[in-house]
Amino acid sequence: MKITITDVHKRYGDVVALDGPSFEVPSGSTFGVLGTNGAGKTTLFELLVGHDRPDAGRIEVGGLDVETAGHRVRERVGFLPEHSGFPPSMTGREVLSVHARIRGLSGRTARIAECLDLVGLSDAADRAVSGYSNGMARRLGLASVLLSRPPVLVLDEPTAGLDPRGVAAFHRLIERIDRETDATVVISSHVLSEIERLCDEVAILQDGRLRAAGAVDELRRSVDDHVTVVCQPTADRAAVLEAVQGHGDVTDTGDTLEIVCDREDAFDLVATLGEQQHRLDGLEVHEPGLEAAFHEALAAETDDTEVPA
Ligand SMILES: Nc1ncnc2c1ncn2[C@@H]1O[C@H](COP(=O)(O)OP(=O)(O)OP(=O)(O)O)[C@@H](O)[C@H]1O
Repeated sequence: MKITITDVHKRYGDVVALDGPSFEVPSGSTFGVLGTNGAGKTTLFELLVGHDRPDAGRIEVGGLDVETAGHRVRERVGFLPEHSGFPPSMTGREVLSVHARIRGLSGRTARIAECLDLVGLSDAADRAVSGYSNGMARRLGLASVLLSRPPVLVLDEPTAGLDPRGVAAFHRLIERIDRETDATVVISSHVLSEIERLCDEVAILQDGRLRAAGAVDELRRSVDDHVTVVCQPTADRAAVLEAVQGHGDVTDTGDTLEIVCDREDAFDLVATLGEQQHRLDGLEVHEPGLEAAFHEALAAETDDTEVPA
């Protein structure tokens, strides 16, 4: 289900939280919203799920205007806020039961069991929530969002505060949802590697304005179209070194040879290594990260606002 955000404005008193971002979230995609602290991510999500109204502009979910068709939009969107709490004495299963009743779901018992299984909480389902770790509580939150099979999931910093294992478990869960459902998933995060791993497309916000949007691959390439070929010669190191010279900037780390080159040159380089039948322990290709694109998008803002001398 496609989401369209058009020239959305929102102020809180003197604070401009959103200053006209426009972009589209393609149906069925996993979409990342990135930005520095205070960039407007949560504000955008609050408007998207109909918890608040924009001062101007329009947000549509599957062709429905959030302002005029709020109730129908809320049925389509599952929202996991940045902070969600549950009554501590209730068990995970009881929490989901309450949520399922509020939503008037049929076949509740089976659906609750399914969602508990999906988020890996079946074994802990009948324990009080007060004994849940942060990661378990976040997964319970996600289970409650998934109960009604919403076609759109909006997850505000879903992995904030989780330890590395909790983060990894949450990532696997999002990937599974991506594989097994048609849901459109919108995630905000400060962790660029997380967005890179999970998302097809991103929007980068700063001070309420859209700084860049598009496919992760395209944004990366727009900043840096080099790749790094890393190879590990087993024997005949000097010959391998000679073969890679001229194909880019070569760094000999002692263990590996790292060659930074244009994408096109990388084909020649790999072909050369193959033709000369060098024995290699490893050959990897590293692409530039999203981080460079993120910083470039933010730097554009700094340049705009610089006062000429
Ligand atoms: N209810 C509110 N009242 C007053 N100001 C607010 C309110 N909500 C947000 N703001 C302000 O609007 C701006 C955008 O805040 P928002 O929480 O949307 O940013 P964010 O990108 O989610 O930030 P973070 O990454 O720190 O969570 C900030 O300057 C914030 O202080």
